[in-house]
Amino acid sequence: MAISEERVKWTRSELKGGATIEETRRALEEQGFTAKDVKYALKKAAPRADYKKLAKPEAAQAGSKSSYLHADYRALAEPKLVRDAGNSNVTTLFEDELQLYAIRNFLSARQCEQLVNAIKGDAHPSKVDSYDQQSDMRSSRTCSLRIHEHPFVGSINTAIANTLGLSNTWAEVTQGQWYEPGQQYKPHPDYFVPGTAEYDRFAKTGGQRTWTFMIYLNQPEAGGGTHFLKVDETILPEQGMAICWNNLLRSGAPNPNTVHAGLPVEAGSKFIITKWFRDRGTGQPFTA
Ligand SMILES: O=C(O)CCC(=O)C(=O)O
Ligand SMILES: [Fe+2]
Repeated sequence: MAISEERVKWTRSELKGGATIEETRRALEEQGFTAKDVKYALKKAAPRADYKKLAKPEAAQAGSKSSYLHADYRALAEPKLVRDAGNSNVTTLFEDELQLYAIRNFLSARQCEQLVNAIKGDAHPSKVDSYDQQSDMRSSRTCSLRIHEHPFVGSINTAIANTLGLSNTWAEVTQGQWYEPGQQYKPHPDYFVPGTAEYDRFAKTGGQRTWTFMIYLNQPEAGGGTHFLKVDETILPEQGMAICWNNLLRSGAPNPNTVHAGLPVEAGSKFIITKWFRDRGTGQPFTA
């Protein structure tokens, strides 16, 4: 499937806004486009001379110098959502021991249903095979909601970025999760634990996880709350409600008070999407 014209327009506006070819290439790749689609979008969006000049390896390297910088952790603790929390539809659940916020009706019922269908793989039944049946820790099924397969996810990603105030080019591909009765995600932190193989594998290259932005797409009949162990708070799923938290402290160190669990679903199904932001990325880290 060819990359959409909308994405070519986006690519053009990124380049016009001063992003380098290399930064834009990485941003598109992070969003899940194939190398072929990325090349097509860049070729269409960049004036021919620029593309030829800038696509040269040495120019690409010069361009990427500004990329993959570590975040300013203090600024990361005060993104737009936090700064505006007092006069917006954001509910502050905790701010001292952990920064945890909720936003009711972040997505409409229609958007939630569209996402549930995408997760179920109705649109792409063959993709069901790529769902992992997870380990003992996480028994739900997960999938990546790539925008070239599900273009409507693009506007949801934009809404997340604009609400939180962090750029999608500093985030992972949106993940969908589907739990059935008995399934759960046992207590865990979302950050990569320093000293573990996982930390070496993910955090050292793509960066540590910063904010988690999670949206409940439905309300299971029973169970399935999200439990924050340290503050002993369980958030009950509500269709369209987003919750988000900062996994790091102002120092940039992981905040152990963010450890949480997806409690077992007791009846019905539970669907969520999650977007994890990182402390490294391309382009501007903040949207506002
Ligand atoms: O299902 C939940 O409520 C929590 C999910 C979660 O913690 C995760 O995906 O990291
Ligand atoms: Fe989690």
